Amino acid sequence: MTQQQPIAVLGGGSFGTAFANLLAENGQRVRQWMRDEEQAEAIRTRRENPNYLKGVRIHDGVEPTTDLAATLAECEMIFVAVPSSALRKVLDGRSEELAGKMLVSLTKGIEAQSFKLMSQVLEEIAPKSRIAVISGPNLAREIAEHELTATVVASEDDDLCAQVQDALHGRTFRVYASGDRFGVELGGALKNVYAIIAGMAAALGMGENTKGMLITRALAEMTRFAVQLGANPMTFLGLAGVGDLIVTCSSPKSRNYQVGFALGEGLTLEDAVARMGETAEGVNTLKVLKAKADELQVYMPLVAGLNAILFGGRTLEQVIGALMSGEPKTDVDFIPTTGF
Ligand SMILES: NC(=O)C1=CN([C@@H]2O[C@H](COP(=O)(O)OP(=O)(O)OC[C@H]3O[C@@H](n4cnc5c(N)ncnc54)[C@H](O)[C@@H]3O)[C@@H](O)[C@H]2O)C=CC1
Ligand SMILES: O=C(CO)COP(=O)(O)O
Repeated sequence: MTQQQPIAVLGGGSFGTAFANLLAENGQRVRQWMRDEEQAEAIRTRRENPNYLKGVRIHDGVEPTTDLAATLAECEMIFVAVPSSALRKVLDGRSEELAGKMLVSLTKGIEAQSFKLMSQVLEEIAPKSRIAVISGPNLAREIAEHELTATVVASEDDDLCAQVQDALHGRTFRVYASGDRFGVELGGALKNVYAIIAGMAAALGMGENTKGMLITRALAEMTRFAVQLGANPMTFLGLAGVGDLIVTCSSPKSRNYQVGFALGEGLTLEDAVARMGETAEGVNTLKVLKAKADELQVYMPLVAGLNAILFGGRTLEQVIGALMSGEPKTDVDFIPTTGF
């Protein structure tokens, strides 16, 4: 890849916009693909995304476009930042256009019917491409506002990881590499569910002890689930596991946390999602995760509790009562001592 060749970012939302700017600030020429021509034109003329990350200036090196075929033809490295519900629709049928390209998923979700992570969907759509994922404690606005940030790029393809690190490393953004694509990606998808619970707890004025308990038991639960699927539990101790869990469960800037907060204030799920107005992957992830946990018989009381509140007609008080009076358990029981 030469400095001259543009890099593509697919998605006109907050994360696509933050990543497009990050790349451009590093001297890359960027094609940011979005479906809405009005939005693209507004970015072209005003150098600001009219719908996301208001107040953030879009770098001159970012060229907004609605021509997906031209974008894919022109770029070798392609970052995908559309919501999980849209990813397959956006790229399906483009296998030949994507052959040999470097595809990097930024999307943190799970496909509903297949339980596939987004890089697995990409693999299916574009089997001849090189695939990586990025995940970590990465609130879009903080990246855009140059808060010091770290992330993880994960792929079995070491050269691809190195090229992504090279493209993204900058004064305020640091990229660690990992060979555990599945674990890194799973961590990013699962933590969204617990951020909803953390937002609810915050709205109810729960204490700091509660927050510590919640985050730690969430880590236990997601790691237990991941181990059952064959992931390396050590990955959950890294940026894409506990790092992302902490930021998303602590920050009112997280959209999943915002949905939880609104639920805690008494809004219905529909109203909470509508009030927030952006993507909150945790809602859909919760549904597929609950079904998968039941199928695999993995003990996930937090997931079951949130599911009972949102879709089972239980009250928060009933669920908290059940969680606190559950049978006594061992603290760290989710990391096998051998095999990894
Ligand atoms: N915003 C953040 O801080 C972070 C977001 N992510 C992940 O990035 C992904 C994208 O999220 P955001 O950009 O934050 O969402 P967003 O809600 O800010 O924007 C979503 C964008 O996708 C577009 N879109 C929706 N359906 C589409 C379709 N069928 N075709 C083309 N475009 C479509 C929307 O028009 C919008 O521009 C999510 O999976 C999220 O979990 C990951 C890390 C941080
Ligand atoms: O993934 C994120 C931070 O790492 C963003 O979280 P939200 O999608 O909840 O805003």
